[in-house]
Amino acid sequence: MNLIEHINDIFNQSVQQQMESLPLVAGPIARSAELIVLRLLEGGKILTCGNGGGAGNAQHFSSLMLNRFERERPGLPAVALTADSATLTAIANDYDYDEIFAKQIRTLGHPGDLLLAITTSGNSENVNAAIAAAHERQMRVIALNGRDGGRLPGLLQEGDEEIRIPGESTARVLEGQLLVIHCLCDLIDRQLIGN
Ligand SMILES: O=C(CO)[C@@H](O)[C@H](O)[C@H](O)[C@H](O)COP(=O)(O)O
Ligand SMILES: [Zn+2]
Repeated sequence: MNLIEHINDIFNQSVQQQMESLPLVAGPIARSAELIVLRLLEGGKILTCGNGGGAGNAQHFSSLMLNRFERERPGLPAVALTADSATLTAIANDYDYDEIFAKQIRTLGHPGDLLLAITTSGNSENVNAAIAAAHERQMRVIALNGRDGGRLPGLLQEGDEEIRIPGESTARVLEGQLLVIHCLCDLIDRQLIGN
């Protein structure tokens, strides 16, 4: 196997996938960034969740909010629901793995907060249960989704946003989702602190 050739293929696939996604996601990203800023200015916070690489992306987003992105600004309120292993293991052990985010949302979520739900398949039951729990708490949802969307789009309500990176590879979708997260952070900062 020619490893350099294979690396070349992976880079090409990633760049091509991201460029193909652009016309599909630009509008939803812009609307999502506006929704986030509106909710933050009204005193809301952002809860994030996802599994595996999606959990990493959820924590990446919340850390860029709580700390900062590329420029100086005060921290912004965001909580990654993936980060507290004591809580996650207790909920999974006492109830069900599908409940790990939903139970936290029913406790921490308030009307005016937002859920950033991250999945590449749209079929992760714990993420879909999180969306239902957010709606119970009158929260709006931004779904960072992938592939053919899975079951997730059927759960969204008016006022929610879906940003969907198409494609067959979970890894490539995750890479596109990280780019979306950086776009959101850039647009949030531009609206809050200018160009
Ligand atoms: O990072 C990767 C694959 O690149 C994996 O850890 C991947 O995130 C996991 O298989 C997740 O459980 C997939 O969940 P989802 O994106 O379908 O909701
Ligand atoms: Zn991965």
